[in-house]
Amino acid sequence: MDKILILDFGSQVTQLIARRVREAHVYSEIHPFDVTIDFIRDFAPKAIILSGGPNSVYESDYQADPALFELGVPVLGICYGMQWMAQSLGGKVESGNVREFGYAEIRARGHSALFRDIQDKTNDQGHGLLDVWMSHGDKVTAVPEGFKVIASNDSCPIAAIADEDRKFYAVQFHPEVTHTKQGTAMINRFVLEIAGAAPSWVMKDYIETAVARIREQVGSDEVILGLSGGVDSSVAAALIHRAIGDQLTCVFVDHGLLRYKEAEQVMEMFAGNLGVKVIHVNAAEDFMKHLEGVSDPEQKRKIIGREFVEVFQQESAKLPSAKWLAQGTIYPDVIESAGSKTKKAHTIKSHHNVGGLPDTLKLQLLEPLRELFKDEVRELGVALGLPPHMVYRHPFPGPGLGVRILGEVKSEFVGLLQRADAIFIEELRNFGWYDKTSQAFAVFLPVKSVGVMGDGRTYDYVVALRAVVTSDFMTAHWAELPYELLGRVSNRIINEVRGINRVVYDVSGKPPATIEWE
Ligand SMILES: Nc1ncnc2c1ncn2[C@@H]1O[C@H](COP(=O)(O)OP(=O)(O)OP(=O)(O)O)[C@@H](O)[C@H]1O
Ligand SMILES: O=c1[nH]c(=O)c2[nH+]cn([C@@H]3O[C@H](COP(=O)(O)O)[C@@H](O)[C@H]3O)c2[nH]1
Ligand SMILES: NC(=O)CC[C@H](N)C(=O)O
Ligand SMILES: [Mg+2]
Repeated sequence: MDKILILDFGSQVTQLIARRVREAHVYSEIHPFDVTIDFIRDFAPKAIILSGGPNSVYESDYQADPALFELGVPVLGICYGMQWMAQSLGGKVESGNVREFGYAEIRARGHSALFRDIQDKTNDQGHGLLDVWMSHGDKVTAVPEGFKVIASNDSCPIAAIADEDRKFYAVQFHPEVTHTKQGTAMINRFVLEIAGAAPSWVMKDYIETAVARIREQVGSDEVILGLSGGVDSSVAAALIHRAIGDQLTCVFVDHGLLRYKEAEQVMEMFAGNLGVKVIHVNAAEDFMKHLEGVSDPEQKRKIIGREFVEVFQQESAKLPSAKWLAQGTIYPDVIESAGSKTKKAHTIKSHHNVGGLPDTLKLQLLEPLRELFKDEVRELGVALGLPPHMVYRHPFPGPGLGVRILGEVKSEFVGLLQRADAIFIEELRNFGWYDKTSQAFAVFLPVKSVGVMGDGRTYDYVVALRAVVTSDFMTAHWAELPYELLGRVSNRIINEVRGINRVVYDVSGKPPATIEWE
């Protein structure tokens, strides 16, 4: 089987590279940039891909072993990976005076194998133009010997380079994110054609492999699974249930930070659909008590994570042979918490199920979805026979309204937000927009502003509406909701939810913002 080696310099989107390679039906593994050259030789990669990363090559100790360029293996450098390649082979990298984050249009030049016949449009002179996603502050200012420039634009004259004899390619933009429209085509080109890897690795064997792995891991132990009613834990439950049947017990925690009527709905849905044991624990009082007086987002996340585990431990103590805690952790949870194996990335926020886990956890973790992205999890859910309305729900974060009430969480705020959020979601459905957005919700802002209602003065809180479109939740666009829908939601919230007199719409993309506000 042909294998691709991805060396991780700490990019937030390294897993997306693996995913694109997986989509080309080629097996890949991600390893830290500082593995030894012997490791690389033994791995026997068909090609090597160098990821992006947060550092600057000219002042960082994030340096791989340049001996990898002597192995006769094709190499593709992305962003930091390009900068490291250029610097290591005798080129120059400098801090740019413009930082580029977001869309850019580049012109492909010189008929390289990487871009041949791949373009979004052509300019007057017949040159191919590509819409790409950039996220960098440094740039290559001199190309190494043997290399030529294969793409450029005004702000980044050296946007891609190649030494085609040695099959070394490097791009300043990110072909692995969906915003680079031809990114998949470029990665396919590099992996399948330039490196010549055979497309023989198929996802349809995934369930069998996963089931076998779970059986082997768990043996005859019992497993407790944190079930939220969301997509990931439901799919994890179905998968684990298929593997070990009655050895699985699900625990649904009501922490008092759920959406309007959510607890009832989740219990109802599971009674009807999964055929697995579900225990409903009401822990609202404990969660709220521990959150009192706390306003720092990371601290809130850690507390919520700890309380979750507290509940799971209590419940597992009631089962004689429970040794495992299963969770629907998926890849984006891991990378944003920098809980990945390589620990080279920056922490953006601690997802409650990753960074929030305390060291005192007595159960072993079982996370069969840890390497998958949301849409892959959904595909798996469908293959496992879960109903579409469950598989295509919007995600809801484990810490729930706890990270949608900015600052300190108070019960009064929870009530206001639940009602505003329910109105927003109801109208989204009425207007046929629920399925056109990937995630939508209301955020409670603990600031007051002045309004006038019925000729009287009001001095009340603000709610922000957030709706995004994304396929993998790593990058996202704000949804271009119709004004009529926004107007209707705003009217209803201000009229129906006493205590809120202003509604705003969030028009920030990810990056630079994140989807949740905390
Ligand atoms: N209320 C809850 N009770 C029990 N476990 C929970 C709860 N909320 C979250 N979890 C656990 O934390 C994991 C991560 O939560 P997350 O919201 O990312 O996934 P999900 O709820 O399964 O799916 P979705 O992303 O669609 O909401 C869940 O898979 C689940 O194991
Ligand atoms: O289970 C979860 N526990 C968490 O702590 C958490 N934080 C964010 N999210 C969800 O992850 C996706 C990306 O969110 P961000 O852009 O805000 O990081 C979005 O879908 C968020 O709702 C979480 N899910
Ligand atoms: N995304 C990246 O890999 C960025 C590389 C480097 N830190 C820069 O700013 O240019
Ligand atoms: Mg959830």
